[in-house]
Amino acid sequence: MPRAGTTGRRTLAVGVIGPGRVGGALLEQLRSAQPRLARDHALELKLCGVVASKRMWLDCDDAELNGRHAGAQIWRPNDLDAFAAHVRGNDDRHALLIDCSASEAVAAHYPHWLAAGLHVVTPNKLAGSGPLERWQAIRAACASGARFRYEATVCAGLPVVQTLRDLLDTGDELLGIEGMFSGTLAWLCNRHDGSQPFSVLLREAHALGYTEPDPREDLSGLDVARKLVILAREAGRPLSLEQVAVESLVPPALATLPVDEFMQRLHELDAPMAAKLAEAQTCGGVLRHVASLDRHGRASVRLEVLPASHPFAHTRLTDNVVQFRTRRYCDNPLLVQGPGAGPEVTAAGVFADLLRIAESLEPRA
Ligand SMILES: NC(=O)C1=CN([C@@H]2O[C@H](COP(=O)(O)OP(=O)(O)OC[C@H]3O[C@@H](n4cnc5c(N)ncnc54)[C@H](O)[C@@H]3O)[C@@H](O)[C@H]2O)C=CC1
Ligand SMILES: N[C@@H](CC=O)C(=O)O
Repeated sequence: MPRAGTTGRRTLAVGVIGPGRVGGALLEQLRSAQPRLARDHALELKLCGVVASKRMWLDCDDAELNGRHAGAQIWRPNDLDAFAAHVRGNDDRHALLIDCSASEAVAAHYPHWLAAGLHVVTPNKLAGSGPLERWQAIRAACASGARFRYEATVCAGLPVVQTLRDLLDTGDELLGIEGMFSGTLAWLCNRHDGSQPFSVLLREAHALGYTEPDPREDLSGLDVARKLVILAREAGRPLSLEQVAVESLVPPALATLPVDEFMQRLHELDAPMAAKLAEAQTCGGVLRHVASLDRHGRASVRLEVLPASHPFAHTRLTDNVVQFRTRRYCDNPLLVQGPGAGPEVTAAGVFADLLRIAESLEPRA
């Protein structure tokens, strides 16, 4: 970010959609950074509203109440169009929406928000990995000058999308990507040693905010498949979710239950996961959730038994690993590694996207 004094003062109106685990952590990070950004970087972040699945709060509602604590606020029913219009404002101000939901209904709004000049930042993977026509409509809508950034959709706060972008923009050629893209599965594989049932660990991963709102999206491989699609499209390959070969860890009997019921029947995962662990231990290996995308666009996601000497065997906690093999990095791939899930690191990835957009804005009150 430029220091104050090197550029004029910029104001960015911000609306946060989805004040859940990631959105809640982001709101805290934004609030605590506001004074520093204003003082050191001449950037006024103006939080104009928050919308959850059923209700929303707008800063115009009651100045006196809004001046007090977060608890003393007026809420009205969720209305995404009204919310976006409020954040956009009537004047020519810079405005940005942050979608921290996992909602398809929210992602469906991106094309017209962007076309209307609203910047959009999100960790929600549904736009990047959803229907290709919508993805293309989103890219086309950025002709308005609005920016769309989604770094945290792949490996949370790790710089994965930007690294790929930089490789390609500097003329490198992507030959393949391999790695571990699920923080939840990484953490579960690291912790599942037979001393506790798998279901107990999965509950803990959920409580820590590592899993998707519905943990079956992690266990089924769908969440990682979405990340592969996002990276493939970033590299200009028109991959769709149906083209990713995915091995699911969700037993068919649990696949279509409502989430609450699934959470009550987690113990049914214990026996199959114990069997997989035993298989790995028998051959002195470890279980790791591995994904790959080759140069022809073939993509796969599966749980593998890897030898204890394999580099992926030495990761810790929620560590993700992304290996980019490119024309320049062909003998020894370029590696991005580190924590790949959790509200705080994800929120920081989203916040960094906001700052990248803010630093490109021309001064406007
Ligand atoms: N937890 C993590 O480590 C990571 C999460 N993400 C993504 O971040 C997003 C949020 O994840 P969590 O915070 O864990 O989920 P969460 O379930 O805790 O929060 C989701 C929020 O979205 C809100 N919401 C749902 N539908 C909405 C709608 N139609 N309009 C407005 N708000 C709506 C809910 O009320 C809730 O506040 C997901 O898309 C997830 O894939 C991405 C990277 C890492
Ligand atoms: N549930 C996801 C969160 C980040 O995308 C994961 O575990 O990787």
